[in-house]
Amino acid sequence: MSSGNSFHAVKTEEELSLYIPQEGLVQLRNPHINGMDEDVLYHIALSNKSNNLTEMFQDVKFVCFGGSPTRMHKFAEYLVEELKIKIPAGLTVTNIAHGSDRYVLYKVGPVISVSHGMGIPSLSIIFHEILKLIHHAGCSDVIFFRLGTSGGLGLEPGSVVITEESVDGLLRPYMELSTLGMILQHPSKLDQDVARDLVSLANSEEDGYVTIIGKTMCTLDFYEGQARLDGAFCDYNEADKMAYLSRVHKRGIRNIEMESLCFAAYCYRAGIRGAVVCVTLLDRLKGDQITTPHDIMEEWQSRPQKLVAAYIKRKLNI
Ligand SMILES: O=P(O)(O)O[C@@H]1C[C@H](O)[C@@H](CO)O1
Ligand SMILES: O=c1cc[nH]c(=O)[nH]1
Repeated sequence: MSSGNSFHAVKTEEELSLYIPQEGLVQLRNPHINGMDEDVLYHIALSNKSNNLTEMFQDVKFVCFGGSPTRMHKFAEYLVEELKIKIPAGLTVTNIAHGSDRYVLYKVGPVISVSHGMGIPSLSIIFHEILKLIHHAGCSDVIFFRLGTSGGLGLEPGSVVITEESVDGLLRPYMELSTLGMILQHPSKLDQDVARDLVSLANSEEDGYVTIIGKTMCTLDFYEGQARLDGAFCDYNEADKMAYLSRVHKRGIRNIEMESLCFAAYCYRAGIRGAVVCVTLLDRLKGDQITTPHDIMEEWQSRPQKLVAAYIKRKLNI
């Protein structure tokens, strides 16, 4: 790390050159973990001493994250059908993280479906614990996905955006994290091959909606951070909002959400191949409020799930 002044540090070229995709076993870039007697994964109520993580998770090849616990439960149930996994009649998938009420975590064959809550701080915590979980379990060659919702820019609501690159509200392609009194910048690059493979599985004519690759803006807030006029506070007018969103759109940003920057930065830092697939719930160039009926919204939210399930099936030759 090189520190230009006492509050700001950027990664050196040498440090960045370590960020190559990992082949084989999932490694942690933290020398302290392997020296610990026990590692408690507090927010998912698991530990490498109290649970046989190898027996429980070693076959995991895909981890799918999404904001809402209900969505990730439904995705797990959908995977049971799609991957033709046998579970005893009358039973449903079990929340393995039931000892904590922070997140839900399901395992369906080689897939983990886990909720991440809203925003970067919540995503960051579960990302750390999932990465440690699959490391302790001895997993290899794992791919991560975020299946989410977003506000679109210039797209028909219900369109699906696969993130090419994630940028912050200032359009910078890295996540800033305050560490030891300094601001560290973590580049937010995503795996372009996974994005291309995903988009090749979509067929706009058959699907009835478009699936595109585009840049995603990730903000720290849903209201002012995303230039909405309908929050409890607002110090700008409609013209200011439209000038900002038009500028963002001209820079290739196709959707706005609240987790992709951290997800991309941590995947890159961990050497894990990752993709972000989000449906758009509205066109932010036309409005702020989300008024679509619940049943339509449910169907829209299943679109990233269908695409990622198709990718997983292709990889598993199902
Ligand atoms: O994956 P989800 O749908 O939870 O992500 C977006 C970004 C925020 O967390 C949330 C705001 O409504 O939706
Ligand atoms: O406008 C939107 C919709 C979903 N999620 C967001 O972060 N923004």
